Amino acid sequence: MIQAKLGFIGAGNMNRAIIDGLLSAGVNPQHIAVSNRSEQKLGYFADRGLTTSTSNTEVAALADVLILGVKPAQLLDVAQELKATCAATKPLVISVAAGVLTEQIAEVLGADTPIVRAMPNTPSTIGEGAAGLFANSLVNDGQRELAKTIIQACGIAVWVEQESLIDAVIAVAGSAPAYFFYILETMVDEAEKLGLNPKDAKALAVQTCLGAARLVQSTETDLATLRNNVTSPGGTTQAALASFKASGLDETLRAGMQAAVARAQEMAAEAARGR
Ligand SMILES: NC(=O)C1=CN([C@@H]2O[C@H](COP(=O)(O)OP(=O)(O)OC[C@H]3O[C@@H](n4cnc5c(N)ncnc54)[C@H](O)[C@@H]3O)[C@@H](O)[C@H]2O)C=CC1
Ligand SMILES: O=C(O)[C@@H]1CCC=N1
Repeated sequence: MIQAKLGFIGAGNMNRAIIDGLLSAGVNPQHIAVSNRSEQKLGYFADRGLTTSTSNTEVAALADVLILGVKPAQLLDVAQELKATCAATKPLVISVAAGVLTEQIAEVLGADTPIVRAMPNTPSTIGEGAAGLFANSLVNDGQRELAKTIIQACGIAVWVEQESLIDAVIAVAGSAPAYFFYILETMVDEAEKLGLNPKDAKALAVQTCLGAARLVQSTETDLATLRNNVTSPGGTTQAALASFKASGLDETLRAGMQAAVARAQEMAAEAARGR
């Protein structure tokens, strides 16, 4: 189990999902401290026995591992605020921010700072997260292991060896829960229009999503074969899939993922300009 002291900067959706995941995995709440600019979001964590503070430096001073979970536009300013504390305590820094490069963070915190970029997603909150990790060259083997252990406590994690691939992880995992929620919203809405009551419509759509994902995980059978197993020639599924294809669903999904990558690249430029 993780013995390092973890300091979370920012008590928003993503850091909360990671902390929930860690607590469910049995990490000692006394090993976790969290700061937020406003007091309001800290009560949830104080109630669970975590150390909380509105002072980022107070939390950073306690941390062997510092998890930066503020919005990208705030990240480099927060790093500046933490610079002196980090120079003294030399934590492993993990940033979960989309679009802010390790080099940009190191420019603020110092070129000798070990930095991991993690790109997790909110299902981390129930231990079902999917994350990508990238380490700069200052991160040693023990720190790589520790970073992976922290993120894996909330789901699966894979290393990428080029930082640009974190943007691909954003497209397929970080942002992707929202795609599935969006698809489910539409499916539930249409099922209601077709006459099912809202409760049954949601239960059927969500269980189908879960069942399909679990089926994929439980077998070596490839995705196309699993799809074909549902698709009787001349049947209903074929009609639905033909309609999806005719309206360009493949291209729509690809374009959405490319838009996420393009936005991540813009955000790095914005973070640089914002300083
Ligand atoms: N929400 C998601 O699904 C994912 C988010 N991320 C990344 O996580 C980071 C946080 O995103 P969310 O949690 O969605 O945002 P959020 O807005 O829910 O959380 C950010 C938190 O930081 C606090 N904050 C702002 N300025 C601060 C400061 N100077 N000092 C201390 N706290 C401050 C805010 O009060 C807020 O509670 C972003 O960089 C985002 O790119 C990464 C993967 C997935
Ligand atoms: O939308 C965003 O920018 C963040 C990064 C991945 C998920 N949420």
